[in-house]
Amino acid sequence: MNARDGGGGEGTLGRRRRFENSEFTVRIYPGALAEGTIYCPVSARKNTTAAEAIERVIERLRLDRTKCYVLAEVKEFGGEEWILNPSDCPVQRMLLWPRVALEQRALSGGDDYRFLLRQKNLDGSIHYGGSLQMWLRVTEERRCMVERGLLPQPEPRGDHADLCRLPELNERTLLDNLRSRFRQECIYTYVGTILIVINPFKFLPIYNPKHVKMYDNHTLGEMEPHIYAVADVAYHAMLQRRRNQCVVISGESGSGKTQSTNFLIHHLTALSQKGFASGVEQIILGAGPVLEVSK
Ligand SMILES: Nc1ncnc2c1ncn2[C@@H]1O[C@H](COP(=O)(O)OP(=O)(O)OP(=O)(O)O)[C@@H](O)[C@H]1O
Repeated sequence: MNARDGGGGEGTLGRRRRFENSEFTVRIYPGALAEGTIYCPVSARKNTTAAEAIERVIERLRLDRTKCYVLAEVKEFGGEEWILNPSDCPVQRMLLWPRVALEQRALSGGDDYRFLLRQKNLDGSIHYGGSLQMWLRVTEERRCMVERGLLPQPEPRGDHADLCRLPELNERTLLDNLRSRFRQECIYTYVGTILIVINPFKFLPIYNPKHVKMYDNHTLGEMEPHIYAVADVAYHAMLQRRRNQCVVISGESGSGKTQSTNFLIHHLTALSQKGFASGVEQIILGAGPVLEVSK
C-alpha cells in the first residue's frame, strides 16, 4: 500500500487532516473473474467504501455489470475470507494489517494479506470459482507460456501498449490511454519505437533478473513495453550491425532520466556479462554523478 499526501498542514490536527486526505493504493485480486489480471490497483481514501472500490474495478477491468460483486479480505494465504459490507472501508481494514503487509508488498512476507473480488449469486451466496492458489498457478503458467512466445501477449483491457495503435488519435485518447495504463502500474508505453515513461515515484517489481531474461533477444513491441526492451534492441543491433547505437533520454527535471539511464545500463551490462559479475556496471554508474555535474 502506498500513500500519497493530499496536502500540507501542521501539528496533530494537520497531520490527521492530511492522513484523512491521503490517497492509498488498494490491490484487488479479481481471480478467475478477470483472466490474465493478477491484481487491479485502485486509488482509495480512508473513507472510500468497498462498493466504490468495486465500482472502480468493474470499470477498469470492464467486468459484467449485470453481476453482483463483493470484496473479501484474506489474512492468511488460502485461509478464511471475510466478506466486506458495501459500506465498509477497505483502507481502514488495511490499516489494521501488520506493517510488512503494507510496506513490503513486492517482497515476500506480507503477501498473505489481500482483497479478493468475489461474485455474489442471486440467492446471496458467494461464488468462489476455485481457490486463489489454483488460479494463481494457472495465471503463472499462462504468463510463462506468453514469455516463451506460445501465447500472444495480452493487452491491458481497453488499453494500447503502443499509442500508434489507438483507433482514434487525439490528445484526449492519448492521455486517457496513458492514465489508464499508469493506474494499472504500466508505466511504459510505446509510440512506435519511442518509449514513454511515466515516473511512478515508487518501487515497482519489474527490474529483477527475471525481467532481464524475459526481455533478452526480442523485437520491440513483442512484449509489454519496458526500458529493458529498448536496451535489448540497441544491444543486439550493435552486435548485428557492428555499429555504435544511441539511446536518447529526455524529459523535464525529476521525470526519471537518471533512473531510466541506470536501468538501461543495468540491462546492457547484464546482457554483455550474461551472469558474470565484473563490476563494470558499478564503474559506469559511478561515472554518472561526474557526468551530471557537467550537464
Ligand atoms: N522507473 C522508476 N521507478 C521508480 N521510481 C522512479 C523511476 N524513475 C524515477 N523515479 C523516482 O523519481 C526520482 C527522480 O528521478 P531522476 O533523478 O531519475 O530524475 P531526472 O530526470 O534525472 O532529474 P534531473 O533532471 O533533475 O536530474 C528518483 O529519485 C526516483 O525516486
